[in-house]
Amino acid sequence: MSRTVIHGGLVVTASDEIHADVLIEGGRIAALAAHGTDAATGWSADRRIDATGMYVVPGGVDAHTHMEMPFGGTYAADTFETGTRAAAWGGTTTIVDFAIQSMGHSLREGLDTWHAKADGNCAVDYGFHMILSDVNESSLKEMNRLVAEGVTSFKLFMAYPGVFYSDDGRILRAMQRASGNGGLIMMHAENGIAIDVLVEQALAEGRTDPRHHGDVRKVALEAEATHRAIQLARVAGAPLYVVHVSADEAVAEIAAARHKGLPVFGETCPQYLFLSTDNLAEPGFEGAKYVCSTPLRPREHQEALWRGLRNNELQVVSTDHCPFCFSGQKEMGREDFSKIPNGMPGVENRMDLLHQAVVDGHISRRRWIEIACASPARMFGLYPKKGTIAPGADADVVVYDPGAEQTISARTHHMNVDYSAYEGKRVTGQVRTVLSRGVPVIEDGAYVGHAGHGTYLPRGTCQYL
Ligand SMILES: NC(=O)NCCC(=O)O
Ligand SMILES: [Zn+2]
Ligand SMILES: [Zn+2]
Repeated sequence: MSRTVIHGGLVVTASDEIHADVLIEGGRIAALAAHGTDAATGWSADRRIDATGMYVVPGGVDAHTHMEMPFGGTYAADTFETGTRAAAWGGTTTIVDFAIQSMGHSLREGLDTWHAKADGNCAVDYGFHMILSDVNESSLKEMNRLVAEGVTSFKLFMAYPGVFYSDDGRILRAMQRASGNGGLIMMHAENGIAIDVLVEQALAEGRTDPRHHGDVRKVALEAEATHRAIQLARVAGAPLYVVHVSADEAVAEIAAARHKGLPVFGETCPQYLFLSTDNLAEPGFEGAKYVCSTPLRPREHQEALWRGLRNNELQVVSTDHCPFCFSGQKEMGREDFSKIPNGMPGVENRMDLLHQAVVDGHISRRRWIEIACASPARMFGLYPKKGTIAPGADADVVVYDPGAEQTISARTHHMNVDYSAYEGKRVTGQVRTVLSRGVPVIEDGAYVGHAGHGTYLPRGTCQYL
């Protein structure tokens, strides 16, 4: 059994910061011991990694990605191969992507299709949520079978009428099913019916450029849908996880529900924390790069999101990584913002941006690891296998240089997309070494992993319930 020792670093988890060496045996964390103690100095190893001056942190868990997602007549540009490789470059060693049920098809067909896309192609480990597009008697029954086999979370959409949209009756039925089988409903909370009216009116008035994507997807329509989703979940007795929360009023809805003791959870994404409607309004057609839903908001919303993350009103930061190239894909909406494929790249940037949030004083070091690693792992039934550094956990470990300076750029990133949403942003901190189950994936500034190393993760149920 191969043995690796990471020595000299500061081990940071969601709960602790300890100056300790880490022993890895056969892909798992075997032990931690304080630097210089007999225990640590006595460890023999095949590989020694010097982490002096570095943080030793759990591999990131990105619980919201869309590799190869079909959207608006095209596909997200990262495959499972390119997207998981980019994830590894950014210190993320687990993704949970979304298998999609197509209208008129079973959940099983959707799941099989996504397994075929991912199987043998991933650089790091992966699991699946299931998108429910067609809630009916048979898909409701299938939910039980999926939970039993490790697909324990189901995304529903209050947005995108005619595509993924479910009405309140279907949402309620799915929630009732989840309340009985341990599943977690993930909600895209925007009032899509009302938004489509505003889209039609904007286009009729000649308001066709990207910034109008933000105008029509009103804060009130995110807050209203968030409120409605919470009430439906309450009636069903089901837990609820609201994805990609962007608006202060939506955070307030989640906070109020949690204050009442309801099992309601919230996720936000780096784009809402670092970008704003100013980006959507960039000259020419540049704003298309920032079209995603929920949309970017005026900068004033960011403080509510940071506060929500500090106060545990929001528990998780995921990327909603759904990249479309500017050239040929975002350009599909040059004459009509509603034809711009929705989504932004980010799987490679999340750990660094959140470390920058530590540097900027928004969150503590431990909260960084909590919202990026431990909490998503707990939320989606992967803890303590993933999301921490503790004996028995998978040895998904990142050696992180907290003092390194880097500039985010499409010229140097590894995502399969022709722009960066954070082009030119200077951040402090950089991944040095990444191990996935004890195997080096990133080492000395090079990718040393391979497609097919990443294995499928059947998941347990939400560990916050
Ligand atoms: N978020 C986004 O704009 N695209 C991906 C699909 C979704 O999460 O709604
Ligand atoms: Zn969504
Ligand atoms: Zn998404």
